[in-house]
Amino acid sequence: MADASTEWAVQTRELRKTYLTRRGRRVAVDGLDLRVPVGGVHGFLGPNGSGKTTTIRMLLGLARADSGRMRIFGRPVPHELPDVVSRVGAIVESPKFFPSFTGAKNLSLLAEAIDVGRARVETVLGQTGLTDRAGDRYKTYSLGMKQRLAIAATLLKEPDLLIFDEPTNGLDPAGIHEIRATMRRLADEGRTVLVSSHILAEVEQVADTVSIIGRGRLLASGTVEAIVGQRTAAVRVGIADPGAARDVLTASGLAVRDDDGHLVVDGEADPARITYLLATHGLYVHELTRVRAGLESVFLDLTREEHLGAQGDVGEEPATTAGVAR
Ligand SMILES: Nc1ncnc2c1ncn2[C@@H]1O[C@H](COP(=O)(O)OP(=O)(O)OP(=O)(O)O)[C@@H](O)[C@H]1O
Repeated sequence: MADASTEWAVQTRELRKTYLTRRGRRVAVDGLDLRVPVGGVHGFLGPNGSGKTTTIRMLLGLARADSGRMRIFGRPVPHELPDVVSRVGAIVESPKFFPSFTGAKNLSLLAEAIDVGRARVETVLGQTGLTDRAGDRYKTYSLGMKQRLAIAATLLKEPDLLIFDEPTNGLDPAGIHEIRATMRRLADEGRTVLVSSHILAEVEQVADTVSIIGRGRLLASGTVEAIVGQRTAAVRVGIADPGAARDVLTASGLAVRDDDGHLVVDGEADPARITYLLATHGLYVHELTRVRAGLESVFLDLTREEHLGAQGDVGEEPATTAGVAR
């Protein structure tokens, strides 16, 4: 049970990790403050290389932080990891199963190895929707079923916190849907699911809360609505001469972009001001709509720098500064 003072399943403070590379030190996690509430699905989102896997590996004691603090259910880790590890189930890399054994047999072997009663095998197969295929050999499973078997394995010891690193990687839409449904079910049972992804759409629908990171730093955190709500809406303008309209609006200091023959004015654009500005230049709009930013556009916006930087490896420091960890 979580004690009353533990409102966070996972908490990191000023977490930092650098890797030593041939080109210097690469900053993978750069002062990350992460807070994952107890209960529900928490999406841990960021572009490729933003530090998600490194963070998860540090939480699980698989990599050592340079500095900073981490807690799982209020207990400092890695120091007290042995005390909380039984409450945590994680898939960080593809688990190894025996290809010629059935799903049920693979799970039974694991249950035995971690001293869990055989009865749990039936339960976890049911929880992941694999009961019907439990008697089939692992090698005949689809990718989605293999991933669900991996989730089933993590459930054997009834963890309160599940950590899944990019669980939908390589899955087709049906497989992604199955994993999402499985995560939802686990959260509805009162567990906490921390799921990382670089593809927002894959977790947006299932996540109760999200943290968006870029270059190892927290960029935004909270409910999807709160994050989207903080960003101002845009105004979409339909007009016969978009080129002339763009010049007028840009000259007035507004941020304008093209969107499929329309113009979109980003930021705190007042529709009345747009109409007025254009009309005074003899330009008349035939359509004016307020558009709310979606999480997708907020995500892209927040992480834009990182996408640009990805080509230039901006996370590198000269080889003389921070300490190195393995
Ligand atoms: N063992 C390592 N040695 C050197 N650099 C590493 C190592 N592991 C990760 N990195 C670098 O650290 C940064 C963060 O990588 P990490 O794998 O944590 O990101 P990620 O957000 O999980 O990305 P992805 O979505 O691609 O899995 C990247 O620049 C990566 O190249």
